[in-house]
Amino acid sequence: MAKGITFHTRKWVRPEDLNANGTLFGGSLLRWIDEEAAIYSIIQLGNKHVVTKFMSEINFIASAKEGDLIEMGLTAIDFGRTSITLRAEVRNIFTQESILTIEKIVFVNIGEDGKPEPHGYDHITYTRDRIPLEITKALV
Ligand SMILES: CCCCCCCCCCCCCCCC(=O)SCCNC(=O)CCNC(=O)[C@H](O)C(C)(C)COP(=O)(O)OP(=O)(O)OC[C@H]1O[C@@H](n2cnc3c(N)ncnc32)[C@H](O)[C@@H]1OP(=O)(O)O
Repeated sequence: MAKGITFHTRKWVRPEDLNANGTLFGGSLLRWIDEEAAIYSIIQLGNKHVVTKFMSEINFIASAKEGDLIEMGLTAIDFGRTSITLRAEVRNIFTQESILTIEKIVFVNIGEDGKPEPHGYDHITYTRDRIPLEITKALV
């Protein structure tokens, strides 16, 4: 089920992403999700210093094959004191068939000292309003 999830990134399954069976290599998929989830957490917490702390079990539901177009979706399901917990789903763009789900991915907000730091947020933002102004100014 994709309830509450926003699907952001689309990927084209290329030959270099395949395993020996000719289907999408799970390691490639996990690398894409970790990167996508880190960017999502950075936007939610307004801090580029976030680290992956925990991933729950990964359910590879169906395989994808060369040439398939897939999309990755994430949503925040919990805001802790220093952490944020996400749910991830990957699906085929055209058939909407689920390829993978991860019920919990936890990122921790890190301070300058490298230790967990409270982030102060308790709900999802759908804009870029938490990114520090000096960073957004540098982008325009
Ligand atoms: C601004 C815009 C800029 C844009 C431009 C920049 C773009 C630039 C992109 C770069 C993107 C980089 C993305 C890197 C993504 C990686 O690849 S990170 C690399 C892999 N991860 C790591 O190396 C982390 C290694 N672990 C650690 O360093 C330590 O465990 C940590 C994370 C500092 C936490 O330490 P700790 O002693 O466990 O801390 P603790 O206070 O006990 O727990 C902290 C929180 O984690 C939770 N937690 C702890 N253990 C667990 C567990 N097993 N399960 C669930 N939750 C747990 C706790 O409940 C707590 O949450 P809260 O209750 O505070 O909400």
